[in-house]
Amino acid sequence: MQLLDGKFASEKIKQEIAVEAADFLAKSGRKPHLIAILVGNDGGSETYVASKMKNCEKVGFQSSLIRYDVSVTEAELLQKIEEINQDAGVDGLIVQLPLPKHIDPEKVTERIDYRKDVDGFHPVNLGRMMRNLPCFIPATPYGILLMLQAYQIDTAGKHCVVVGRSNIVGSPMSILMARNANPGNCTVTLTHSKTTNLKELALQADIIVAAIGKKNFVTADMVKPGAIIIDVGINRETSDQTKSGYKLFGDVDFENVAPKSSWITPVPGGVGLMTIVGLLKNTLASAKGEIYS
Ligand SMILES: Nc1nc(=O)c2c([nH]1)NC[C@@H]1CN(c3ccc(C(=O)N[C@@H](CCC(=O)O)C(=O)O)cc3)C=[N+]21
Repeated sequence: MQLLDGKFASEKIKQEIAVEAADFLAKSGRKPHLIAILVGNDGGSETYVASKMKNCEKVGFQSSLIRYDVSVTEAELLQKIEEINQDAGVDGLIVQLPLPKHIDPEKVTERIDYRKDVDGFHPVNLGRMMRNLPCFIPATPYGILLMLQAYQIDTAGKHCVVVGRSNIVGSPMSILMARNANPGNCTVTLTHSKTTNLKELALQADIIVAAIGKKNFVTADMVKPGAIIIDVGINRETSDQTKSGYKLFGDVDFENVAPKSSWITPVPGGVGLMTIVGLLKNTLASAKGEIYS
């Protein structure tokens, strides 16, 4: 078993991003600029957004956090998005999910200018991704691709079983792994809550991407010896034993699965850290006009 170390891979890529950001500043006189909108005060969202902002500073980006109370109306939020869309000094705009129930996430996602949609959630970016055209790839799947690249894992011809079909991870991941690209060129099986023979399918996987949001969902009896395990889960449990007051668990029973695997991502310290790198890479590409000019 070898660790796919998100700390190591993310730090290495962030150094490269910092060099490019400095170069961009020297040439253009400004820093790449990311704006995050956070509604309410969900514990997880607070942590992730704070980390995104902190990492922007680290690589030499400008970052702004716009906070709204949970009572903000959908109209107010959409108005703010319109305003940011018009601002030529902003390269990326993300609205942290989940949103309160009275706000339609589909409306919010579609209102963000696809040229600033560094989360890669807008239908234009998803459509372009399906056609293998330049686009913003959703940050978590992008981070996973960067992780596979960092460890030079050859995915061509492998059977990849994705567990979970969410808009932000499972669905785009299945498309990316099947694309004629590197990483990619996998035979992909997308499984979800209605899949009847999940264990049987998982046992045939050379690569498992677990993104179902259930602690210890992938157990050792579901894993073929030598499989590559990508754990996207971030299940929080309150705990008095930790400084932060919570402990993170993936979707994989790491202790028992790790010895059977060839490569495995830990939680924390795996995919989550790469997600932030995916976001930074998209923001830099946006600033440089590499995707849309
Ligand atoms: N519009 C939007 N874009 C997102 O990209 C987005 C989102 N909404 N909503 C929630 C998910 C989740 N997500 C993570 C980001 C960083 C870590 C991360 O840094 N994790 C650390 C630990 C963090 C901790 O201690 O809680 C790790 O795994 O080592 C995890 C998860 C981004 N998401």
